[in-house]
Amino acid sequence: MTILVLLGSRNACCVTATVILIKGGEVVNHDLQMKADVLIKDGLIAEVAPNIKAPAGAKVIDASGSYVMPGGIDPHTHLAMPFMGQVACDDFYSGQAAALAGGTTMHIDFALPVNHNLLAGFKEWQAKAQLACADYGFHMAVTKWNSQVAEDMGKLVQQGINSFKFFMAYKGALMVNDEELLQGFVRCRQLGALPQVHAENGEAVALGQQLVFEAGITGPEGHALSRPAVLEGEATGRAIRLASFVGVPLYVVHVMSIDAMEEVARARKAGLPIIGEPVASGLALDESAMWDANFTKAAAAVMSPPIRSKQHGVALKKALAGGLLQLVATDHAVFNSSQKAVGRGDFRVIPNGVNGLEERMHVVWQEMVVSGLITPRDFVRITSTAAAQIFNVYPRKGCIAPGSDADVIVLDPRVKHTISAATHHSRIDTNVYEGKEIQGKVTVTISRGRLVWFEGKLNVEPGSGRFIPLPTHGPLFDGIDKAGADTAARLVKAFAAENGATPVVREDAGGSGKASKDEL
Ligand SMILES: NC(=O)NCCC(=O)O
Ligand SMILES: [Zn+2]
Ligand SMILES: [Zn+2]
Repeated sequence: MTILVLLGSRNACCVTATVILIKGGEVVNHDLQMKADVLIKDGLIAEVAPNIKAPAGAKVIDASGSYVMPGGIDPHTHLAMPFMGQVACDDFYSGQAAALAGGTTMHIDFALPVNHNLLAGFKEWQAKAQLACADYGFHMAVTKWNSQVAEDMGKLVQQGINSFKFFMAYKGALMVNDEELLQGFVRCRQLGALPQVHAENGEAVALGQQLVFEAGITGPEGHALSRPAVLEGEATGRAIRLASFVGVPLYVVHVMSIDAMEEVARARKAGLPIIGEPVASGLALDESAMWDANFTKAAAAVMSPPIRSKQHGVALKKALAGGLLQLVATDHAVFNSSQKAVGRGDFRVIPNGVNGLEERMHVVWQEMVVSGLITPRDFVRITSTAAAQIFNVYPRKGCIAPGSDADVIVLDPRVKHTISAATHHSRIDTNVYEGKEIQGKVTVTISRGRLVWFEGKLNVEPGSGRFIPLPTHGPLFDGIDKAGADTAARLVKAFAAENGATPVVREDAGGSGKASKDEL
């Protein structure tokens, strides 16, 4: 069937108000599931109730036997990213079209500074996003520390960026040292912005790469060998401890190993506001592809931190099911085979990154729900609601309720399909999930009231996507003093609490500027 109605967006060529009624499905939110109809008007959810009568002219979608859920939110993507001498081959149009075909209606992309200049990076990403056909937000990376960076972070939060990423790896490129990390954490705390870390010990990774390469291992398997899980665990633990010292929440991106997951879990058990984000590839795949004799296949699986052995994926899934990890992303950063081929003969220069934007919802459904580890409600939480909450855009996103944006998917658990590069919508010419069978399929995607994926067809327009500003001081900052980052005052309080004393602020330090323990 041809879709005749392509609808309503401020930027799109045609601005047509529309009404969609989804009938007879099982509506699933993270906290409640019920049989109900969903009425969509003017880009918003208007009503959720049993037996809604179709308004005149409404498009009615039969969802009987299917789940009706909030569209997925992928909190970690890299569209059109210049990286390791290449530019990721999915731009904001192709990447987002692929996302919509797989049931993801919003993503948060990592803007990179240009020559360490954050505002220039923001501008560049705004230009890239002119092609957008879905909703998106931005994180901003911080790759150096100075007063200009601090000032620009302040400007960016005014423009809807509420998270800043620090790379602890990629020495000589994006990596920051501990001093820069600490300064960045302090600034994030002042701003109520969430710091994020790519946690691998970059110095040790550089040494590992050199040693492995010098030992004559030059193929993609060298990638797996040179940056073992212990380096991820070390950096994760270090970042968590530094964040706790500064008193700021922390979001650890792409948790790929038991080592890193256990650091996150330990911190959370101690009550620290730490978020651990595994990615679909880390849950569903293992490192064996990197050992494949076919270079193209092996290089396609190269990402950092590396996809680990099976036991890591099993543990990550259990941690996710048990609430020790909070949400699933993709780290979608795609380089086609000719781009990956620059690393033939030297694994150190294979552009890092794998696909997932289109596959994440299906992979997580298969690995977590079909396998019996979690319920459909948990699925909604880890693929949508948690991201909306963490990045402070809930319940506008991540929820099917009156007033929320009409980002809705219909997932039919009866439909079986197989993932393949031959049928996916991304521009990449390989697929790390090639041949993976999935029981359940997103048959309908509605993005802000527009029917963009229906009966196996995409109906999208470049330029119709919208930037979603993300406000600071999200729920992770609850209980954290908004006034600023007075680390010294906190240290005095913490010392006093640990030593069973009451903190007293001494007016006159006798000119010495020292505190005496008795006065605490
Ligand atoms: N993860 C990866 O291999 N590529 C994208 C950049 C990053 O997130 O580290
Ligand atoms: Zn990373
Ligand atoms: Zn990434």
